[in-house]
Amino acid sequence: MKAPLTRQEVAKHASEEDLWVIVDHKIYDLSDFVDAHPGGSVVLTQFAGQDATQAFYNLHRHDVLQKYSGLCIGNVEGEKPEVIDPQPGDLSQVPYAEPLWLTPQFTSPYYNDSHRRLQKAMRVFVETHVTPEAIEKERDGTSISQALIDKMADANILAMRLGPGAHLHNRKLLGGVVDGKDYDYFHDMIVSQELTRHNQRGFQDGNMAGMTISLTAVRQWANDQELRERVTEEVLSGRKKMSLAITEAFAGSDVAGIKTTAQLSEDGKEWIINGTKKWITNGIFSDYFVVGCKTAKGFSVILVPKTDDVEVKLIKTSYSTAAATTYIEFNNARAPRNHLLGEEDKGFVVIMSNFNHERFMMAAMVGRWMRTVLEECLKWSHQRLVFGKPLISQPVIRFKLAKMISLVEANQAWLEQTVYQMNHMPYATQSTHLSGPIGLLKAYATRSAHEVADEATNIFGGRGITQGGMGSVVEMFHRTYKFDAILGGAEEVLMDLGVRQAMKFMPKAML
Ligand code: HEM
Repeated sequence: MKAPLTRQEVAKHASEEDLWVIVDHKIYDLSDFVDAHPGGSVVLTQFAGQDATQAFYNLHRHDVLQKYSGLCIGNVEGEKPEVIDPQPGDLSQVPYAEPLWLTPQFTSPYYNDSHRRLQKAMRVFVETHVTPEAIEKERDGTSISQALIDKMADANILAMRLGPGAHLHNRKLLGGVVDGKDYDYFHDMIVSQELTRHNQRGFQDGNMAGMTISLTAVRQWANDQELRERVTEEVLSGRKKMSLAITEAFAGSDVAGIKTTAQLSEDGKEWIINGTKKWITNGIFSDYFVVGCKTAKGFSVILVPKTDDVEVKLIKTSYSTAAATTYIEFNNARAPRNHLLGEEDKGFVVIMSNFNHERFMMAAMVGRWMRTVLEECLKWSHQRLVFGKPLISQPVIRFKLAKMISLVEANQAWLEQTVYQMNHMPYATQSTHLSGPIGLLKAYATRSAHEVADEATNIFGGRGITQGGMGSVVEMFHRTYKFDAILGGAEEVLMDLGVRQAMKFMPKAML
């Protein structure tokens, strides 16, 4: 770094070979960067030796400056940078970019110090360890690294993602910021929301999403305690991976229509599984599959280990193959008899009870994604100049932002109200009283996402449909929000479920 230089000094470096610019009171030597600049050399030469702050922020995200901080050679004499340089763990100061409970001017009855400690620790962890890999994997489409899985296992992030329970007792959560016994559904919500902040939708699912919806079934429904504890230990330590294999080419939300069969072998010692499964998140690298099968008189759920009789193929969907979405063929695959989860022919309840937590996590994640998109729109509409004025000076843009803010805050408020109920209702009662509201909440979140994606893309214009650069978060959201509208139960199915659940509690003599 050079000692502070005057603007007159900077102005002397005004050629393509010797090119300095000022951005936010800092001086950048772009002489060696000109040819590598994605926007080309011409635009840079036009600003050589000058203050390019306004032009820069009209076209770039601030994090470009963080990424290229090595080009910065010093500050302008007597001036101080004005733009905030976010550091890992920082809360955003953009209005509505954080939920109210993380905004200093507001209070909330729901959160205590351990929630705040966990939020802070999760944010630092995600920004330091998860985001860099998420960006890389989303781009190259390969699966999550064992190194990151190990880090998450060590910090007990894998364990926390199953939600509260005995599996957390005696574990040090993120270096001890929360006692495992105190971990509740607000902690759970925080983990989900912070983990989604890398904004890489395919990787988000590639990051052990399969485990979060399948190990829960083993924990709750395994009849053999030794099996339950062994599989829990293998998976939460990161040594083994697993996924939930219910949907098929033949049946999606209509679980009852699946065609994969499970029959007991002649000696009665093993299940023999035949059939296919489609859209199985993380299937490609799974060691275990929680499989929905047709059995003699109904539907059963079985934990099937990966063997040579289980063939897996990657499916290309509209997000990155980093999600490891898989087509699976079970060709006389075998699982020991004690791998049955729940009761034979009564597997429907196993699947249904497992859905609540999955849908709750999805509503939390979509809510957080929408908030990030809103933050991007607020930043962009302040920095982008159109017709000589910032975009935000257009009433039509403020109208769009108002709609987005309302949707984001309504979702978070409903989510928190639901989480409070989850904390105060026994798990068994939750299926009766909360599966309907949670289904409606998830459907509302994704309908809101539809609106937010639409408005945000229009605000960003061409950048909203361009991968990478300024509009990358909005482009990714617009391209991928539908995953949440379909996975874990399609919107129509969940809306219907919500109303049918309410119908059960309609008093008879109400008219
Ligand atoms: C520190 C100085 C600069 C750095 C490190 C830098 C870096 C970048 C990067 C990484 C991109 C790719 C898109 C993105 O990630 O946003 C880009 C695009 C671009 N840059 Fe720069 N840039 C700098 C200064 C400037 C200046 C002063 C101008 C002058 C107008 C400029 C004009 C452009 C243009 C026109 C694009 C293409 C944007 C688009 O298609 O949306 N850049 N720049």
